[in-house]
Amino acid sequence: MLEISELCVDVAGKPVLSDISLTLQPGELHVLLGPNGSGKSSLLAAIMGLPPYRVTGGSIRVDGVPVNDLSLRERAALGIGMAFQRPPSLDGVTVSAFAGAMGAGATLAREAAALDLSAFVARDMNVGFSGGEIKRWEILKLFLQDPRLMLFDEPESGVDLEHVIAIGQAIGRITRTPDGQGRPRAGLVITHTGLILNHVEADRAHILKGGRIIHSGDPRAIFAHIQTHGYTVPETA
Ligand SMILES: Nc1ncnc2c1ncn2[C@@H]1O[C@H](COP(=O)(O)OP(=O)(O)OP(=O)(O)O)[C@@H](O)[C@H]1O
Repeated sequence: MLEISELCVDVAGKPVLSDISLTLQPGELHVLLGPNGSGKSSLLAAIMGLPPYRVTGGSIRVDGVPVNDLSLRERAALGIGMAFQRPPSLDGVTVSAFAGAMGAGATLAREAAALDLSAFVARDMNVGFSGGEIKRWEILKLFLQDPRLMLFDEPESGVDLEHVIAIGQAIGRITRTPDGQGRPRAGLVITHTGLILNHVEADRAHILKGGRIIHSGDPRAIFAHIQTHGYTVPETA
């Protein structure tokens, strides 16, 4: 579904990603781990096509379609969607009006309940929401878009432990459920705490360091390794 090959990305005139190659098969969920500033968010932004990230080499393909030259809008139309770390507030736009405009009323009712957000649907988007509520709503908003390729930027950061469970289960469920046209989805999740790995079956993890993928493998084994050895390549690799 997603094929990234030898990707290099610049921001503000300096390289932030070098020689990134990564493949997500349909139905798969991968996690990205790495120290602050290693390029995780930049990678998601480059896939989504957000400025000011500039691809200087390599390719990103979704279902074989090269997306390097596509606009943000064209990538969204292709089915790429992202749950942002710090989304804006939208005064005057209620959650239910937003869902209605997207023709996603049924998804809203189901997923709002799963994410404990049913009481929020009449409120303006993100206005006065707590940090954890914003993160949960951001995930719900992504689901309303019915994306095929879902990019999650630290979905559990600032979220209490009970709701991390709800978020993990929701991400797992939606990833394994076909989209509105019956096509399989896939997801890429940035996590620092690794908590989400307790509640979602991830297929593969990648350690990003200094803008490069230094190691890929089993998510639980890699996270256990990081907890004792930091962001290094396991000796057995
Ligand atoms: N818009 C920008 N302008 C200038 N530098 C940027 C910009 N975006 C990212 N960078 C730089 O690129 C590098 C990678 O940043 P990025 O946000 O991708 O890291 P990250 O791995 O997601 O970090 P964190 O774990 O702290 O969220 C950092 O050195 C950052 O300062």
